[in-house]
Amino acid sequence: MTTFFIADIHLCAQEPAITAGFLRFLREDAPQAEALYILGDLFEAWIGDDDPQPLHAEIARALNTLHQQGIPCFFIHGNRDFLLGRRFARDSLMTLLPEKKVLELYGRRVLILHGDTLCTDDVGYQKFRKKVHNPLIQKLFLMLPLKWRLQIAAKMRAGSKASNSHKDLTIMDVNQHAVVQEMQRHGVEWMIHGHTHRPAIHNVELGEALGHRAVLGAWHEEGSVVKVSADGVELITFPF
Ligand SMILES: O=C(CCCCNC(=O)Nc1ccc(S(=O)(=O)N2CCN(c3cc(Cl)cc(C(F)(F)F)c3)CC2)cc1)NO
Ligand SMILES: [Mn+2]
Repeated sequence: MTTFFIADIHLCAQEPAITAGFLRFLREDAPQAEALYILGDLFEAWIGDDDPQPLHAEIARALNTLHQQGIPCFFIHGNRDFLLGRRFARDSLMTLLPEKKVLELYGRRVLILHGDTLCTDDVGYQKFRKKVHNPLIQKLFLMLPLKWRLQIAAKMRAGSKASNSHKDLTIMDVNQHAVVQEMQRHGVEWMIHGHTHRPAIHNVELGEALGHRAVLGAWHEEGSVVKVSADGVELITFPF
């Protein structure tokens, strides 16, 4: 039996090839898993479950079908789709998880999270994150007319593209101390996350023990999945 992990698919109407690749993955690959965990940034943007984009209904239907085939699907929010809510969860039959969770998989303790909270050197982003994760701010934002939310989102997406371009690339990677701290705090030997778009499996010095950190790749030109089974942990990339 095998558990699949994916992240950073960044689905949006402007990238139909990624949508097609993801739907094929759900149809042909995901049914082999005993469970599918989506570790954030499934969507490039999310301004509320009431956004009537056909893409959302299409993806919800495909995830719903996977669940009906007996493959439960779990979701952790990313820095893009952090507003994905109960209505989409109900339509897609996905179970929403907290921002980090320890799983016991085949005798292995694994900490799963999106990964943006590990980028502690990116002080500007952590400030932005704190603001938009404030429940009151979220409530107020979601009360705005959809039209206004679309305009704010368009501005912020343009802004976040610009602000990331000049940032020293090392800022956009995880802070090693934050990684070690989280793994020790939760007593895990494995960590799986996305967000940095730097797929790899790293060794992590945890004092006397050796841990491992698996980073998922973004779905730009190809798919990326971590497969965990009793035999071990594999990071696989595949053409859509
Ligand atoms: O991305 C990376 C690299 C790191 C990049 C970090 N930057 C990043 O994440 N930017 C970003 C994320 C989401 C969107 S958005 O369009 O989906 N959308 C915008 C408006 N949102 C909002 C919500 C609330 Cl509660 C309150 C407000 C308020 F108050 F500002 F109006 C706005 C909801 C979400 C746009 C940009 N790695 O993966
Ligand atoms: Mn991300």
